[in-house]
Amino acid sequence: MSFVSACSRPSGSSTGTPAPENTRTYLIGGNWKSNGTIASLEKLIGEFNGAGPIPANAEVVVGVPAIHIPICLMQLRDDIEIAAQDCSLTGCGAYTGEIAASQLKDMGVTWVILGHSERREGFGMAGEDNELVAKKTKKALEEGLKVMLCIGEKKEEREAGTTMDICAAQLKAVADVLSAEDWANVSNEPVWAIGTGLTATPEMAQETHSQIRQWMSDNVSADVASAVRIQYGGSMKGANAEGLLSQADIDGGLIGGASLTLDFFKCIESVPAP
Ligand SMILES: O=C(CO)COP(=O)(O)O
Repeated sequence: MSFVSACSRPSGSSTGTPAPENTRTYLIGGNWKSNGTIASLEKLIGEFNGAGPIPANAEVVVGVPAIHIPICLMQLRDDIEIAAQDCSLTGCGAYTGEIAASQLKDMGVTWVILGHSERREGFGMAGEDNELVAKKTKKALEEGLKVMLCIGEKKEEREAGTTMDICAAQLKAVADVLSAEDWANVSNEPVWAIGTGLTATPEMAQETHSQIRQWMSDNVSADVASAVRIQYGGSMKGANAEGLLSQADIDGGLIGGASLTLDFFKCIESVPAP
């Protein structure tokens, strides 16, 4: 029995209608990063539990700090799934400080965010390269977790016109180790837009997303390309979510700072009606 199934979580006010099949259900992710205390977490959970319904054509997930996973599993409304923000390449064993994908799954966690640019950068330590991100993605999928795989270019790479080269290299490393049926979600997160307030315009984001979808078509399969959900991340918030989410190839968001407030629900409310 998983930790979550042993606990009774409060029901959200979801409409409860399953999304129609063969359409891309929007994926709205929050990334709380390494933020929060017990007090701020309990306040935020209370606010989220009292917020409005989640549209039937949206799936909502929050990536919470590992130490807060048990509280969220017990207390957060049950129509918001919980993601870890990383997992190890290993199984259980003598790996001090690591958290295995199998342990997350056992706990009742259903998602993991992998390849985030902050982990690729390393914040002063050795960062994660494309191959490590690819191996972690494979391991997490094998253990039954769903993966929000983050890719994206840095400012100088965009200025040099190499955005799609960077995204393609990040995608190729993963495509080299996955089967076509493993692909479900990609999160395009231009590094220059993360935490800077510099959001890609809807047109800029759409251009990259359509190139990513084309890459998937050329290198994985046309079916996967049309089904894969491509989230946008980078200073997304209530005020700009509608413009981004109305683009043809933007299937959701991965929201950092704004997911630490009720503004997250403004993003959820901006999901286009089916
Ligand atoms: O890193 C992000 C999502 O993973 C985005 O962060 P911000 O929304 O704070 O720019």
